[in-house]
Amino acid sequence: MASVYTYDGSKTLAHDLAKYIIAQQDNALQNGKRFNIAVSGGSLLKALNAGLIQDPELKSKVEWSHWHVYFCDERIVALEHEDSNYGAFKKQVLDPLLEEDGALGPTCYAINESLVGLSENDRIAAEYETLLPDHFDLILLGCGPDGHTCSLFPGETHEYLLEETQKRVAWCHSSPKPPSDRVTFTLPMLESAQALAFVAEGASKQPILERIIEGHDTSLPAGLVTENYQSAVSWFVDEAAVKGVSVKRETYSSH
Ligand SMILES: O=C(O)[C@H](O)[C@@H](O)[C@H](O)[C@H](O)COP(=O)(O)O
Repeated sequence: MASVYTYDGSKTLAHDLAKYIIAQQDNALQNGKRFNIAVSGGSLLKALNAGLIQDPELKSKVEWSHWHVYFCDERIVALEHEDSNYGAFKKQVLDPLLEEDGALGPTCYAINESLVGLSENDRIAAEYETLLPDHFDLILLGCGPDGHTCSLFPGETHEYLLEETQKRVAWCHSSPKPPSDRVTFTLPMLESAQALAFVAEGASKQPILERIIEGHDTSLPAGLVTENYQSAVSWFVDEAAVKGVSVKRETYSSH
């Protein structure tokens, strides 16, 4: 069964999420020198800022110089563009880290920006795949109100992404959420991760979380990931996102 950790507010959620991330980091660094982590875009990045950068109890426990950071999905835009997930990560994590005395930052892996705008989207995905490690210690996921995760969207148009068995990164075209062209991790990439954690906050996520957590709905990509890889999956959610959903209320700290 996937674990569902539930919080009253963003601050406590971000604190426990950071504790969970640091536990995965420490596990990885016991066995080697790298912590391979992939992040999504969206509201998750604010939680990373609050938990890993601002939290006075936890910030000194993050060994940034051993982190290798990849992007679960990326919009095919310039890295400076406001839609870039790398750009959003830079704003929420890399730039604030520069303000910290003596902090050494992580190594980040962005898409090849020189191919953006050249109709070379398959090549961008293929090149990104060559950068990936064999497996991830942790993949941090979001969940859209339509049940998408990474840029794996529900519905017929994007079935080809869920059916992919060879490529670990694929080009997602005609995305229902702009921008239209993206690259995304595929299911084989997600499957190989040691741990997968979803973060979802706010009342707008409630109907979809009801379908995923209570209804075990595998027609939704986030539901499929939750059901297929359940022993690796944790959800960090706030009360508003699971209001009325039948789920045992527990927190990561008390687990
Ligand atoms: O680039 C993207 O589009 C994101 O990676 C996306 O998959 C995100 O994680 C979800 O849409 C949830 O986003 P929110 O948490 O902002 O709702």
